[in-house]
Amino acid sequence: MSASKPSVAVLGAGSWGTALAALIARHGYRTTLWGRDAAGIDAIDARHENPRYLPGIALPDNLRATTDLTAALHGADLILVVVPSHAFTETLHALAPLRPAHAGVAWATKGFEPGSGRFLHEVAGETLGSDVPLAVVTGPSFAREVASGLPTALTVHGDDAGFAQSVAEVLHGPAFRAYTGDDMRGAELGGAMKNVLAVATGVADGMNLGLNARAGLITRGLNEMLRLNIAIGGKPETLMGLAGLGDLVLTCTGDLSRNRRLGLALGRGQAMDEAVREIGQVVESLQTADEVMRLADRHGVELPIAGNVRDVLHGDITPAEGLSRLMAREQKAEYPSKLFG
Ligand SMILES: NC(=O)C1=CN([C@@H]2O[C@H](COP(=O)(O)OP(=O)(O)OC[C@H]3O[C@@H](n4cnc5c(N)ncnc54)[C@H](OP(=O)(O)O)[C@@H]3O)[C@@H](O)[C@H]2O)C=CC1
Ligand SMILES: O=C(CO)COP(=O)(O)O
Repeated sequence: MSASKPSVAVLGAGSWGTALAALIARHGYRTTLWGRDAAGIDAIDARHENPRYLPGIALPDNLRATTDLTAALHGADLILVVVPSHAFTETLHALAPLRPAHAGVAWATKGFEPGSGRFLHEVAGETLGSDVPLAVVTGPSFAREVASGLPTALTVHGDDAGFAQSVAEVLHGPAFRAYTGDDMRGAELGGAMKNVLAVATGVADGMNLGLNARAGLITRGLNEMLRLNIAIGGKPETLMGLAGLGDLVLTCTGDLSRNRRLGLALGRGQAMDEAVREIGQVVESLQTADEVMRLADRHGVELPIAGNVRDVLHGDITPAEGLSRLMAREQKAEYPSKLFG
């Protein structure tokens, strides 16, 4: 990145892209937000509001927004991709030929490439080439709270420590703590899996199973995350931090979570189509549950909670059947094998 204050292009003008772009613009960086919906982009650029995704929140006057990807990327020192996982690969392909040669690429998308199950850092590395600095931005962070200036902590993981640090510096500010790490695999796994597990606690709460059930699901869900993480070669501490436990607790307990809200609706007996329509925003678990289970199967790791969520989301079992299946599992040691070193 250049020695002066870097210019930032944020790609994806939904709730999280808008919130991160607003945060960065408030920190005094030249920030351009790119989105595909002309009316929404006009409202952000001219009226300083994103009426569809963050209604009622005033965005900074210095935040620019455009539907022109070439213009958004022109002169960018840092590119931050914040589209849903199903749009990640096409967005990477679109930005690749337009990326200024020195610009590193970070993303705040949570999930895997749907269909192939590739980690997003694998998609980015294969699309952009191995010499482009990459980083993933993840952790417990509801867009509406960040856009409103409420205190938040998250983490930036990358193989290139200098690039991860420079991304963290752009995000870090009076109401925002950005930490760094070097474990993209673990960080991406945590962000993806917590969305699936949030559906489980949502279902339990929708069925009025009580607070004990919620705490049990969060803790055994963390155990599932830790076990799969070890199998894929992530670092255990990554998932005990913001990218794992932190985001798991937030999403499993906070009603701002779209994944938790889907679970709540299903647990109350609402139909899937209607619940998804009412939420009206991306619900990443709908793609991610399949990919998490395929990854677990490839590594021979059993994930009872995530597996039942996948089956509920497919309509193969009811929430009540999922509960029965979990409760009927055999008694065993809490930690049958050693998890940490
Ligand atoms: N919201 C949050 O609190 C957080 C979200 N995340 C992650 O951020 C990612 C983005 O989610 P979020 O912003 O919340 O989603 P939203 O549902 O709020 O917005 C989705 C955005 O993506 C755009 N989009 C969809 N498909 C494409 C495409 N093919 N090309 C370009 N743009 C597209 C939509 O455009 P259009 O309106 O035109 O359809 C919309 O602007 C997800 O992976 C999510 O898990 C991570 C942390 C926090
Ligand atoms: O990732 C998030 C918070 O960290 C947002 O969660 P939802 O996608 O479930 O709303």
